Amino acid sequence: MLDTLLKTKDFLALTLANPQSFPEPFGFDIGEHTRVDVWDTGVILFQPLQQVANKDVVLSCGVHGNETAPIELCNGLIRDLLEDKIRVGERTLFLIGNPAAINNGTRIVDENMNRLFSGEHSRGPGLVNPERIRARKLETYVDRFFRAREGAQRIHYDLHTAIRGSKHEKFAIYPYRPGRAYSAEQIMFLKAAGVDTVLFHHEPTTTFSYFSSENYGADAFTIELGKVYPMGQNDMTRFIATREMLSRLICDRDLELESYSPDKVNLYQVCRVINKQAEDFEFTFASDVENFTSFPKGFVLAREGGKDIRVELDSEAVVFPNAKVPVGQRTVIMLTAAQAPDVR
Ligand SMILES: O=C(O)CCC(=O)N[C@@H](CCC(=O)O)C(=O)O
Ligand SMILES: [Zn+2]
Repeated sequence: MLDTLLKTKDFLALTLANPQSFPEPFGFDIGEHTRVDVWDTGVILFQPLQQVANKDVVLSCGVHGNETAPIELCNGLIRDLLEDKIRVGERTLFLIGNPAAINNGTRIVDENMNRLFSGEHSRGPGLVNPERIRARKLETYVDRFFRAREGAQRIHYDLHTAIRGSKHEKFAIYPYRPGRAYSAEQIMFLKAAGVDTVLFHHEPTTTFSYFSSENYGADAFTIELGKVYPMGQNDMTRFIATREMLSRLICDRDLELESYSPDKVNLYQVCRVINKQAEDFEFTFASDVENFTSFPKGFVLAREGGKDIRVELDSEAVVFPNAKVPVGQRTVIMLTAAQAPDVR
């Protein structure tokens, strides 16, 4: 494995050739400046050997197997690090979430991995499928990474792409964090990375970003970088700003962020999440309606069990509408324009 990685510098290919696990961890140095440790399939840690700056950064991708742009983006950064084109200044952990689903070209194999964090993998039927087992492993890797030192700023960007087109192409979900102010610096970092829209979640979830936010005090986000396309069919020019800012971050280069002002970004508050209660759940609007499309009060959004589900506030926008989820899971997130949240 070590020889293959040193020769090809293609960590994604090595991961996809061994989707369940690697036989054993391995590591090596790049020159005298970087330690590389491969903990498992899809799990690679870069640490500066000399001056370590003050941020511990997790970049995850491929939690959903068909969301390929972030996978290509991360593999490109990993390749540049392995080829010594760029050097980490911060401890940086890359996670390729669901290699089996990536091989399959599908969002999930058995179960949506991004509903299985914060211990959800072991509830109900328990560790009965590879996604549950992998979610538990990913939690242990994040735990090992963040707990290795105290005092650093912890950051986790969980990179995704959305099933439909969006009125705001790139957007981030800020997990619910009661008692902790939202970070102006993070919002402006996202803006510089081309992610100009932020949704503030209103309740705990079992997503990967909420896990890191809640358990490690991380500045964690789910980040949607555009629309889903098959591997190799992404227009990577659309990710230049994102790639540049992630590279600056992990290399400890100057971020040159603008000062925060709410009018420089689009801010939305999650007002409710509509979960599926019955198999016959269906939306009334067309399947090509974009994320962030607004509907007026009273509009019938969906029907289920003979009942109408209506817009409740003056105007609500939809994000991630998906009727084809298991009963009990989220069909859509409803948004209102955010009321100046506590951003510091
Ligand atoms: O486009 C869609 O319908 C889903 C895109 C996606 O995978 N989004 C994440 C958001 C996670 C969060 O709410 O933080 C997901 O559904 O897991
Ligand atoms: Zn996703």
